[in-house]
Amino acid sequence: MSELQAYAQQALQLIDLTSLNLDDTEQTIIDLCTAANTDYGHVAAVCVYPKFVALARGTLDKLGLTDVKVATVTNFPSGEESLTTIIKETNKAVADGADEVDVVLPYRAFMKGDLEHCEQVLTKSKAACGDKTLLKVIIESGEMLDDSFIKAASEFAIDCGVDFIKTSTGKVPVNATLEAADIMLAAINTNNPNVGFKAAGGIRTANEAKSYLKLAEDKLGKDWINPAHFRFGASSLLGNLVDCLNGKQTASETGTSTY
Ligand SMILES: O=C[C@H](O)COP(=O)(O)O
Repeated sequence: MSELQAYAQQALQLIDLTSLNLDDTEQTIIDLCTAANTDYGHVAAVCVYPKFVALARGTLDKLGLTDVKVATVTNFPSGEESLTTIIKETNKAVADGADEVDVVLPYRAFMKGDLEHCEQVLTKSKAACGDKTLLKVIIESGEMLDDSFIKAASEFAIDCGVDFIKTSTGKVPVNATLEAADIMLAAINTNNPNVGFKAAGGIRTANEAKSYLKLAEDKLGKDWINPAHFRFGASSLLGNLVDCLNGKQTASETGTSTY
């Protein structure tokens, strides 16, 4: 196994295999759950809109994929739903069997200084998740006006007691970047290494995944990287990793490592 294949194997088990498209159907979600298992093992989770949580759980269980988690999203993607709507969505997702809820930080409100609203969203979402469902907070790093907001939002979310901080919705022009990941991983390292990190949006190749994994190794150590601490939110990374593991790819198809 090459070094890149070793990273591809590691990345595969860290994927939140995502389908968050407005035209998703029940069949899309069944196909997503089926794709969650590969010859090289299964992904960490599938990530779907709230209305598909129960279907995803039922489908994964029928396929014998009981260890694959179901993640969903709230306040997504704008970050501008009311607190009441966010908590209603969270309660329903938990009741339907969501293992993880990815809530969008009200990032525009955060940058305007409305920290009280942001705190309410995060702490009340965490309370609604209870002690069995993880709360992952999407900072939307690509929309932050400068890097200081990425650091501040990461630290704010960690202080609010969330389980993961996540870069992006995948729905804005700039999604996961190594620069944002570096700032967020540093915030985790300094403030609470029990908090996890999720790189999401635009990650499509084995070499890109390797770059994020090497960054996390450098910041928090190899042993820190496991599904409890590190995820890739991605809709089209899995196929590239499997091709890499099959030895089917040329160097250009595995992408360029930038770290
Ligand atoms: O949270 C995950 C993202 O929405 C996935 O983005 P992607 O479709 O660019 O992989």
